[in-house]
Amino acid sequence: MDDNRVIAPKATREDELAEASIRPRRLDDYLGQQPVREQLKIAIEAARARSEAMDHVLIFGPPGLGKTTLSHVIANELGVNLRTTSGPVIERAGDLAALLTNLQPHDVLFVDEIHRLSPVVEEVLYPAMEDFQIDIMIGEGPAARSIKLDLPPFTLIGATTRAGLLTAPLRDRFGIVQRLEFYTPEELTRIVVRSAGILGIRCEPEGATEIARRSRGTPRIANRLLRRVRDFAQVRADGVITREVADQAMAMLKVDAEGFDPLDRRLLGMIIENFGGGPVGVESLAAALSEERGTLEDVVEPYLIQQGFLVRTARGRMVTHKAYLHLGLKAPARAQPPDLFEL
Ligand SMILES: Nc1ncnc2c1ncn2[C@@H]1O[C@H](COP(=O)(O)OP(=O)(O)OP(=O)(O)O)[C@@H](O)[C@H]1O
Ligand SMILES: [Mg+2]
Repeated sequence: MDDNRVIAPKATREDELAEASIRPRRLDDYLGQQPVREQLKIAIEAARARSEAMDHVLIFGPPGLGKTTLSHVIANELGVNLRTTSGPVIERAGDLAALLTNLQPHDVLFVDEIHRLSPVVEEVLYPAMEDFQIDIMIGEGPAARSIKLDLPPFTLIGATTRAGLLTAPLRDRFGIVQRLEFYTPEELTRIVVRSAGILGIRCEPEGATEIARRSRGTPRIANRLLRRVRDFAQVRADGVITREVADQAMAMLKVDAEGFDPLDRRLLGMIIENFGGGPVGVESLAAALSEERGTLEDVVEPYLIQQGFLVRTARGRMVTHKAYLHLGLKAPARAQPPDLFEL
């Protein structure tokens, strides 16, 4: 995928540097996601009051919605250390054992992309999560023996973009499962205002709203657009982000009124022009767009579906009436999908 896509939800190196100062550290600064925050607040307070490790937490949701941020916030609120790793990084059972035996009591171990753990490593994780114990093999051949090690009680926080990719036994071992939803424009406006405040950017409320509306429900994109619009305001205007300045900057960045970029429009246009509006299988679509299937499924589709421009039917993807209208095309009578059930 084009890594310069201004609304790509995946983090770029520039995002990571820029986000360091604006990433919320307390639950009160973690805006939106009200139900998730309320449940976690209770779990955190209860664990603290009992002086226990908090239950294991699984967080899932599309890229850029705040999974990593939330794990930092949880560790902070619990007043414990956070150790970070990710599924593909833990290659051998021994790597995981080393991580686990080095934890302090009640620490948080954050495993990003937890759906990418190897099966062997996953097996070791089960008793670790359930009984705070691991079995490890010492030696090789006939002399090999297994020993049991006690672990300090800890909290595992797993993050994944799609819960469907997790094995059932792993999923069952999380006491708390939280799904992050796309943010509303109002929530994103608050996030933009907060970030602008921290970064010393002059941004009028209408400017913040305009950025928020076009951020695909995603805080990472909102923060990135804020930085791009700031550049534009500095060079082309007097440095203040007004609604007009935001609007002009978005036009330059080719982000339209719905927050769609050329790839979104190409996807919708492709289904309409080459596949008669659908249904079309995701593999054919990926091939036609020269994109990876995973990118379409994880990054592009979720927002188009949530906004009602695209639907998943048993026979493939279909565009809706809204997609035709958005692209300035006349919708055929059968543009509404006959069967709306999800795959
Ligand atoms: N609830 C929130 N309130 C304010 N800012 C947020 C919130 N959630 C996320 N952000 C901002 O968005 C940025 C991206 O969030 P984060 O890195 O946690 O996403 P992620 O879900 O882990 O993404 P990925 O799937 O790519 O790992 C953060 O650096 C933070 O500044
Ligand atoms: Mg992350």
